[in-house]
Amino acid sequence: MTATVLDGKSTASDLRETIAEEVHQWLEQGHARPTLAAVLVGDDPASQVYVRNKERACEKAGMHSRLIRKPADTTTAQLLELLQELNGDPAVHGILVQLPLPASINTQQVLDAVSPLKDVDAFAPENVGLLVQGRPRYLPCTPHGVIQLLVKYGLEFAGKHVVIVGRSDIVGKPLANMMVQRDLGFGPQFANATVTLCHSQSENLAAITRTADVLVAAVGRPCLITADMVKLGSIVIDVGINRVNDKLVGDVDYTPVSELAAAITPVPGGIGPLTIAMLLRNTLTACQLQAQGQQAKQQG
Ligand SMILES: NC(=O)C1=CN([C@@H]2O[C@H](COP(=O)(O)OP(=O)(O)OC[C@H]3O[C@@H](n4cnc5c(N)ncnc54)[C@H](OP(=O)(O)O)[C@@H]3O)[C@@H](O)[C@H]2O)C=CC1
Ligand SMILES: Nc1nc(=O)c2c([nH]1)NC[C@@H]1CN(c3ccc(C(=O)N[C@@H](CCC(=O)O)C(=O)O)cc3)C=[N+]21
Ligand SMILES: [Mg+2]
Repeated sequence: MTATVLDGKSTASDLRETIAEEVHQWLEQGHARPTLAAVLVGDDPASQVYVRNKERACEKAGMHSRLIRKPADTTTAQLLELLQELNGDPAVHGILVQLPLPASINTQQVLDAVSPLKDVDAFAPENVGLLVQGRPRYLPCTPHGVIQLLVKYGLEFAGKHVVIVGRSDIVGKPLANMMVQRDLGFGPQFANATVTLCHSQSENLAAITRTADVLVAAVGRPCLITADMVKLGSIVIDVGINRVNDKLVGDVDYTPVSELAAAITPVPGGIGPLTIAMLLRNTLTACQLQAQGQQAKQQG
């Protein structure tokens, strides 16, 4: 079997076009231009690339993006002050604090300072809680991208065994929460999964992954998922982004696994571009939520 390659790049491009049209209509109605503020601390080269991609995508979709660069020796207190400013700035709708932050920074305290209304990563406890309860305000970008790609290719996963490797707050945990819901608005066939969430302490990882109908790798280790860990005919989603000899690779040993799987995402050109498209979606949503809030205040 040779897997269908799930084209994240073209799927993201289609989604971005739809979002750009919605932005256009939104502006025609006389509303503010949706604006994302991205805070980048330090000069990690990989982070720079992501942030630049996000900036370019925003402009192409008719949105503004403000990149706020801070030196690596910025203090937690200085970041808290910056976030207070961004929270209070009515021209800023979405705020993204690029992770990881330097080790000297209290990451939790900084993330907690982002207004939940502007929290386009959906990290805030209020937004996580709403998602877990099946009534999300923002869908987390990368998990949302994974589901959008499965929807695009008609790869239904209701009742299937989805195995996710990696339990981060940005990918694994929210994806598990989304896939197990009854319906998040994509239809019940793109929900209702039986989910297993694995991590570094999971025993018999290979035995578990071999039972996956849909296997998602979100670890950050090249070639962690080898062919012996994959069931014939399964769907393999590679979220990992690793730099090896100046090339981007995922967490999946791509060539041998693609001979077993029914469908597989490449790296690059898989989930990464979808993450950016869903960030644009959330920035538009943020702008709309804040316009509603303004209107309610004026009427109330
Ligand atoms: N494509 C995209 O848009 C995005 C890609 N990424 C990429 O995804 C990858 C994961 O990032 P992120 O989600 O932030 O994850 P983290 O780096 O925060 O966590 C990694 C997870 O993998 C688990 N893990 C580590 N080693 C093993 C192992 N040997 N077996 C099983 N599980 C293991 C860890 O377990 P434990 O919890 O026990 O430590 C942890 O849960 C990275 O490559 C990152 O660059 C991230 C975000 C977006
Ligand atoms: N607060 C926060 N939110 C994030 O969403 C976040 C973060 N911090 N920190 C880092 C990770 C990683 N991430 C990626 C986004 C896009 C690509 C992407 O566009 N990748 C392209 C190519 C990139 C390239 O060519 O360099 C691809 O895979 O094809 C990758 C990775 C978001 N992250
Ligand atoms: Mg820290």
